[in-house]
Amino acid sequence: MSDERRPANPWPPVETQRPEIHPKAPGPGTDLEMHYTECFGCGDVDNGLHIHSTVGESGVVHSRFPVTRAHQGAPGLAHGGLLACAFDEALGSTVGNLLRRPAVTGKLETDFLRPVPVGTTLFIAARVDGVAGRKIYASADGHLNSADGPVAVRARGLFIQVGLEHFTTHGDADALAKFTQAPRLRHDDWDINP
Ligand SMILES: CCCCCCCCCCCC(=O)SCCNC(=O)CCNC(=O)[C@H](O)C(C)(C)COP(=O)(O)OP(=O)(O)OC[C@H]1O[C@@H](n2cnc3c(N)ncnc32)[C@H](O)[C@@H]1OP(=O)(O)O
Repeated sequence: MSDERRPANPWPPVETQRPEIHPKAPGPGTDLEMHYTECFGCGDVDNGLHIHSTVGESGVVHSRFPVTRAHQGAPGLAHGGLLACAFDEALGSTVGNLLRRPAVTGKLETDFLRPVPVGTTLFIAARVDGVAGRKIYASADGHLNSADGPVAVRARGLFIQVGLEHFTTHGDADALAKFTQAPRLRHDDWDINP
């Protein structure tokens, strides 16, 4: 089904406020560091997605996902689940970096519009669309091989702001400590009161 024929559900699905870019958010032109070296999306992980992101203008974050043979589902084509993963990373990074509010994915929906072959790079443009309390709505388009290439995948995500205790309670406290010791991720640079 072509993109035009897909049902258009309202987005965001609830009334929202315009997102406020955090005063300490990285500015346009900033190449974002991996947020965590062990992250499957952006970290230094064998056969990970190795996504690199740069802050663009007007609240858009541009991410690049180089699709390799390690990312196949059907022969020669990217696995849909890994494409969804790439969007989770791109959207989560956009929310985290621009709003500096710790948040986790509550819901992620993807439209797969064209196949994404091995050897291509998916150029993902992501933005925060609105905020309703702890709920943060974000969306992204994934273009084949260039920022203005044909759109192959679209995604919409709901991120829920959490306190840092979410990660110490459910995750690895030592890993969180490493994460927040990076100078760029200091606690006082975050809006941590959900
Ligand atoms: C620089 C650094 C960069 C950092 C860059 C980071 C990039 C990382 C990218 C990867 C991110 C991930 O994969 S995160 C990992 C995957 N996600 C998770 O593990 C999350 C697992 N789920 C949970 O822990 C929980 O369900 C929570 C925290 C999401 C929500 O639980 P809660 O805190 O009890 O809150 P709860 O009341 O349930 O929900 C709050 C509000 O959200 C709504 N809500 C919650 N879930 C949904 C849902 N699926 N669909 C619709 N609505 C939902 C509720 O109705 C409610 O609305 P209302 O009643 O207020 O109206």
